[in-house]
Amino acid sequence: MTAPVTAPVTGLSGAADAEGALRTLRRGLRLSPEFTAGLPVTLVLALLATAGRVVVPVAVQQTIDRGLGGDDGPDLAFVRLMVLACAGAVLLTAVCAYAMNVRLYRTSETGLTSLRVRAFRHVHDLSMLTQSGERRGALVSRVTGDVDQISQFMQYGGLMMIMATGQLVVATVLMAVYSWPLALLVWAAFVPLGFALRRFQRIISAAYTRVRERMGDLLAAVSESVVGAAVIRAYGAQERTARRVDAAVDGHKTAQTRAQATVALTFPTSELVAAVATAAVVVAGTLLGIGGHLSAGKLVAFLFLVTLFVSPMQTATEVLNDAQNAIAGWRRVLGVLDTEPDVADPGERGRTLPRGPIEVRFEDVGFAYPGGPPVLHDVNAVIAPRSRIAVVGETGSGKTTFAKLLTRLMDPVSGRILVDGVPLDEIRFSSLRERIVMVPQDGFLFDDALGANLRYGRPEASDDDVRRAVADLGLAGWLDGLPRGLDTPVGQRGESLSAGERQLVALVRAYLADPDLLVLDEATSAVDPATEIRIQRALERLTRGRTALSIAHRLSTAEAADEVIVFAAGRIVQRGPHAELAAVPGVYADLYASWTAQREL
Ligand SMILES: Nc1ncnc2c1ncn2[C@@H]1O[C@H](COP(=O)(O)OP(=O)(O)OP(=O)(O)O)[C@@H](O)[C@H]1O
Repeated sequence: MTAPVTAPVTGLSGAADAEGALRTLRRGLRLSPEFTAGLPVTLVLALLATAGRVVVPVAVQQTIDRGLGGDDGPDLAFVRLMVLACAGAVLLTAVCAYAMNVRLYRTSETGLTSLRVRAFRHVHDLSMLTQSGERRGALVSRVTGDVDQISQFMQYGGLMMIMATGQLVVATVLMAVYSWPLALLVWAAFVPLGFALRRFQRIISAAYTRVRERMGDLLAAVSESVVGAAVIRAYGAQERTARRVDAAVDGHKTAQTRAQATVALTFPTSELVAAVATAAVVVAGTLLGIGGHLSAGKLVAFLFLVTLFVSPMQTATEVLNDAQNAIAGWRRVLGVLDTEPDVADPGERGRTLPRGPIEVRFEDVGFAYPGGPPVLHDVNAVIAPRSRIAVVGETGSGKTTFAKLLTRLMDPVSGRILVDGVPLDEIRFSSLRERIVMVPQDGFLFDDALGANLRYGRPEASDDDVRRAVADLGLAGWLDGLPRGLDTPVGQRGESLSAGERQLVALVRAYLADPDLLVLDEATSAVDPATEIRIQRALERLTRGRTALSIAHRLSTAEAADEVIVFAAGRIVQRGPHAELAAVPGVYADLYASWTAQREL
């Protein structure tokens, strides 16, 4: 078994972390041009919707000053005109706001979908090495959670930002046109609020970071307690586990309450400032009016404008938070996309291998996991077509690493590997994956019917093809014994099947995929004798006529192989048929002796 990774061996690109918010936004938008497609029209609609809002204060001012208080007495025709203008403006605002919303949703959903797809594909392209370095959960959260944060901003925050900025600018300009001393007064009242809100926003952002951290703890505690339920029960640790989950729930609640309390503080503060500004405008405006510098209509319109000025300030905190989260999310998604796949598919430029038995050649191959010491040294080996090879060695001697290099899950640090004389990294992935199949120790089963799991490597295979494959491997008796045959549900990760049955599924899968080179990582889990015989028979038939390399944990596999390759401390130290190797003193004879002793226990 491969040693567990205790420290991240490699991280995803951190370059994106250092870059500024604007640069991230620019790069993000360049990468997903769908977000900005048709943006000018959306902006025009936003502008129209905003402009519609200021028509009402202007119309009110005109109605009071010209329609009612004009020099020639009330002018009802003018008042009617103003009322119509107001109605038209309200209608225009509604229609434009609707059209703008729809457009924004459409473009942002298209952009997000393609971003999600791109990030997901890229995660798949990253080698197993990068994936194990970065926690897999974190990768999933980049494709889901982080993209969702971008989505929230693009659909709500972005819109509010456009509208709020427009509203702020138009209200400011109009206020200055009506009375610049009053406009200065309003700004004087709001400048400190702007600073206060910025400060609040920083506190809120920090508080929500804490909420997210506590949420991570909570998810980890809950999922561990569910996944590890059997172990928890077996050791009677329910109480301890419940306490840990309770503490995590409590921690999340406290963080969330604190964050909400800070958010709650922003609204009354801006309400207060708005009230102070309004009062100041009323007093100063009345004085200006008495002095003949301001008409009643302008004063009333001014009060409307103060309201228009306040609401963008209030939403600013929220929007800034969204924007910050979105940029952080974008940065993390870009971090994934920036990570070069270290095992690259040569694609179109690559070569396709013709079908037929495969010859493998390792030439001076060396390998080290990133940041770690060399684990394979000067590995030279030729594996003849159709030969069945057992790879044996102490735990940690490099067997799995050797197999992963052969299947190109990673590339060697030095030397090269040739398949039928072609360097492995020049072969197209499609051809490589068709011809070389690795059967892992515990092949992953998807929560689906048995049939669907069996045909995983060849989805177009019919039920008859699958049954024939099962029969070819001598497993018809097993399939017939299952109550629902191919329709048997296997449960999550195949938990409705026994460990031995899961191995059988992996073998049928590989047989259906029909590769020319099989790399088998033999399971170590013990199975009952009847299943053991089934597995042995299936393996014998599966490997017949193909080049097959098995990481052998069972003595019988080594005995049955044409040749045994023995690894010790990352080197091939012995090679030959079992009988020959067992007869001379050495690593293999020692392994064989301990196997035999174990069998006799
Ligand atoms: N992902 C990894 N990151 C860092 N080091 C690793 C990683 N996987 C394996 N190693 C190290 O590489 C060496 C060879 O490991 P490998 O898994 O190839 O051994 P093995 O012979 O297959 O062992 P086992 O029989 O236990 O599966 C070990 O020292 C191991 O600790």
